[in-house]
Order: sequence, then structure tokens, then C-alpha cells
Amino acid sequence: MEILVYGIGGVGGYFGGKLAEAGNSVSMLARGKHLEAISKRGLEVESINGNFKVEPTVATNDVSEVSTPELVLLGVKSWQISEAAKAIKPLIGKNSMVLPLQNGASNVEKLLQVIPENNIIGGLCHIISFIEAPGKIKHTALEPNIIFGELDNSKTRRIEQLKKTFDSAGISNSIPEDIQLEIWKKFLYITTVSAIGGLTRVPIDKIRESDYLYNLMQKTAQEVKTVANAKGIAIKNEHIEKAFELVNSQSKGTTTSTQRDIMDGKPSELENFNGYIVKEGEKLQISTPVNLMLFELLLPMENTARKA
Ligand SMILES: NC(=O)C1=CN([C@@H]2O[C@H](COP(=O)(O)OP(=O)(O)OC[C@H]3O[C@@H](n4cnc5c(N)ncnc54)[C@H](OP(=O)(O)O)[C@@H]3O)[C@@H](O)[C@H]2O)C=CC1
Ligand SMILES: CC(C)(CO)C(=O)C(=O)O
Repeated sequence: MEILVYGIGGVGGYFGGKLAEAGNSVSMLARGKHLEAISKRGLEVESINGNFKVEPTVATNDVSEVSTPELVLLGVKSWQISEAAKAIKPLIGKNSMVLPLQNGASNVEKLLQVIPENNIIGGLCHIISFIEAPGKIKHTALEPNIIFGELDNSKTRRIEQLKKTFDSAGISNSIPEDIQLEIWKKFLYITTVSAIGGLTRVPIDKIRESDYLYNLMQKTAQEVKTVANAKGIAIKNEHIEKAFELVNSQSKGTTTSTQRDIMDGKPSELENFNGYIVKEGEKLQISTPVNLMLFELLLPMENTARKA
């Protein structure tokens, strides 16, 4: 398959690497020292499932060097989606699929403003990975997987073909009954833990020891559920329970990618997580005081990170 991976970070680097290793033609859009290293030495992936190294078909920071892809994997952060969508638009052909793997509930919404609806696939992923050094991705925990599907959940031929591509690359994957619900289930978890993680600056095992913080996470999750339900997304208490099973079962030292960005003083996905709940709550006249507090507490730091 002819693939463009736009953003070769923890997510794009790992999944793009696996697809290239399996013999797909994978072009990689990166920049700076990371691009220099990939162009010179290829992309190295150190993974708990086995290390590997791949050579991209094209490594570039200029999409005009890439031919029309059958699949674009978006590996940028959720706040970079609109810019990425504008950049890839000229490349998109009738049969191109654009698959966002970001956390967040509004990625498809943002893509729809730029890319035709029939080119967009819904998606999300699980992994713990990051850029360890220019040209090198490190996968440290979780069995990586991709959950994806048509926006209307129909089981089309292209979705089946994409499944075969992921299967033959050894990427665990699934096509759910309701892709929007899956996106929101992950969003529920990540929004519940990331801002509190960023504020406390400790991993999940330390956060869950505190009754106060555990309760705060419960309140955060309930607000996400209320907003989801008002938007027609069927998040139920059982999904909150599942999210808390995850909170309780994560191994010591676990942090989320957004928490790590906040702790490192980098621009984070705060606005697309708790900020999104606040914004949607306002539109729907739903009060979201806990998400608002978390958002406002982190906002000055976020603004500073963005100025830098
Ligand atoms: N990492 C993880 O463990 C997981 C992350 N996620 C989600 O996946 C998404 C991606 O996260 P993650 O992989 O951690 O992010 P990273 O920051 O590691 O990767 C994003 C990459 O995209 C690059 N990029 C952005 N814009 C451009 C551009 N215009 N040109 C070239 N390169 C560009 C960035 O470069 P630069 O650094 O120069 O900006 C960076 O290398 C997020 O939504 C995250 O929440 C989901 C599951 C797990
Ligand atoms: C929760 C987790 C680790 C699962 O993939 C994640 O999405 C992240 O860290 O961004």
C-alpha cells in the first residue's frame, strides 16, 4: 500500500515503522534534526516487542515530494490536525483514506473542515511510545493497537483492505460497531487522567492513592459523560467503570502522553481535552466546573509553552 505518515512521533513513528517493515511504500513527513536523522540513517524503533529499522520511500518536510497516497496516517498532535489537513489536501485523491490516530473527540470534526468526508476514516490507537532521540522511536509499554472504522460504521471493502494491511504488518487492530463511541471511550479516560496528572506531576499509581484525587477524577469523568450524552454519544456509567478499571490497573510509573507534555513544559492537548468539554458544555448549557477548573489551572502554563 502507498502510505504517507504525517508526523513521525511516538505514534506515527511506531505504526509507520511497522507498516514500512512489512513492505508497504511508506513516506515519512518529519522536520528538523529528526528528519535529518531519518534521511541519513532510516527510522529506528526500539520496542518491547522487538527492535527494527526501516528506510522510508521518501523522508521529507515537503508534501509536494510525495505521490498521492492510498492511506495517510496522521501522527501529529490533535492541535496540529487543521494545519496537517491543509498541507495534505492537494495530495488527496478520490481513493485516499485519511486516518487520524490522535486522542481527542474533535479530530474528525477538524478534518471535515478541510478534507472531503468520504476520504476520512475514524480512528484511535493505544501505545506508550515517544521520540527518544532524532531518528529513534521508543515503545515502552502496552500492546500497540489501532481501532478504526468508517464514520457511518459501515463495513466497506476499503475498511476490510485496511484491516488486511494492518494484519500483515503485525499491528493488532479492530473495527468496532461504533467508532465514535470508541473514540469517546478513550477520550473519557485520557481527559479524566491527563490534566490531573499534569497538575500533580506524578504517575497514575500515586494519583489513585489519594481519595481526594480519585474523587476528582470521578467528577471529571461524570462531566465528560454528561456532555457526551447531550451530543448523542452513548457513554454510560459502565464505560466510566471500565475507565477506572484502567486507572486502577495501570502499572507503577504510568503517565499519559499529554501529561508528559505538560510536565515537560511543551504545548499540550489540554484545549482539545478538558478545554473541549468546557467549550461544548457552554454550547449545550451544561455546567462543567471540574473540567473548567482543571483547564484554567493549566492554561497559564499552556500559554507560556505555546509562546516559547
Ligand atoms: N505517544 C503515545 O504514547 C500516545 C499518543 N497518543 C496520541 O497520538 C497523538 C500523537 O502523539 P505523539 O506521537 O506522542 O506526538 P509526538 O509529539 O511524539 O509526535 C508528533 C510528531 O509530529 C511532528 N509534526 C507536527 N507537525 C509537523 C509538521 N508540520 N511537519 C513535520 N512534522 C510535524 C512533530 O514534530 P515537532 O516535534 O517538530 O513538532 C512530532 O515529531 C496525540 O494525539 C496523542 O495524544 C495516543 C496514544 C499513545
Ligand atoms: C492512555 C494512553 C497511554 C493509551 O494509549 C494514551 O493514549 C496516551 O498516553 O496518550
